[in-house]
Amino acid sequence: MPHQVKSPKAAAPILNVSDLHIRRGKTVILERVDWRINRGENWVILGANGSGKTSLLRALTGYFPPTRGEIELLGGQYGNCDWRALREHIGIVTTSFTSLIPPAEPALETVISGKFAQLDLWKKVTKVDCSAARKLLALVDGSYLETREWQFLSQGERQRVLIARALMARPRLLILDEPCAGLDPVARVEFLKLVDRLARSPRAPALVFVTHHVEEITPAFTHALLLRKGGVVAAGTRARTLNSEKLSQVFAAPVRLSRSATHGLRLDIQSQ
Ligand SMILES: Nc1ncnc2c1ncn2[C@@H]1O[C@H](COP(=O)(O)OP(=O)(O)OP(=O)(O)O)[C@@H](O)[C@H]1O
Repeated sequence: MPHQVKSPKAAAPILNVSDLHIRRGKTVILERVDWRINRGENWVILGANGSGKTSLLRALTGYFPPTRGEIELLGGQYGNCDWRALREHIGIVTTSFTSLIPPAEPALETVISGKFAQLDLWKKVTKVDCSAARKLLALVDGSYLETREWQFLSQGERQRVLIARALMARPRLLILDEPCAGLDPVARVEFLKLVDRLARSPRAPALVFVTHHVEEITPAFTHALLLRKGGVVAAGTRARTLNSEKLSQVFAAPVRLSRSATHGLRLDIQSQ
């Protein structure tokens, strides 16, 4: 059953990464990464190109074994339990899935397939599954897409369908990997409103939003992990991490962070 936690420990954090190092040959990819996601927290991972964001996600999902350190998900430790079963509790939305969806598949089927992604039980689709998928499409403002084929969906519609698809497996942790890439400015604002709403929903999984852009960090994101060259610049509440000084370290350039009630966060590069 993909949507039951297999080895839950009531008080365990959702994720606990400690002293994570990943090296390949002489290349240091991640170094001394400590990161803990507790229930009720939503995180942003922010870093420049090549800072290690994708490598960290691959390590969490078991595709990039650590050189040193520990990764614990829902109380189960990587290396000491069946990680394939445990990682079913992680949902990922990434544009790299885009090529895996059959072009003529209607959106409702794409959402339903999220439940069976790991198990290949496609024939056992029930009315309950269809009804759950319809609710999830509605949640992402996509009811009108139910019968529309994947090949015809816009980038924004695809991202919303992929979120509904990931939620179908009832993950405990949902990772959105640069979900605004390819969205026009208006579609981006609408999409971010949806993500913010999802993040505030009491039944939602913990969200991890990976981005290069502070403008995409909505108020529902309570914490941030800032990466630079495979190391952690800061990890903690947004109040402690999102400031001009730390972001200048992240981007290795003098930047100024400003906040406005109407437009949220904004980053300006200072002339040197
Ligand atoms: N298997 C590997 N062997 C050697 N180097 C690697 C390997 N995987 C990643 N790297 C290097 O690790 C660094 C971090 O890469 P990663 O893709 O994690 O960065 P990122 O923050 O996701 O970048 P972007 O924002 O551009 O997607 C890069 O310099 C990359 O070339």
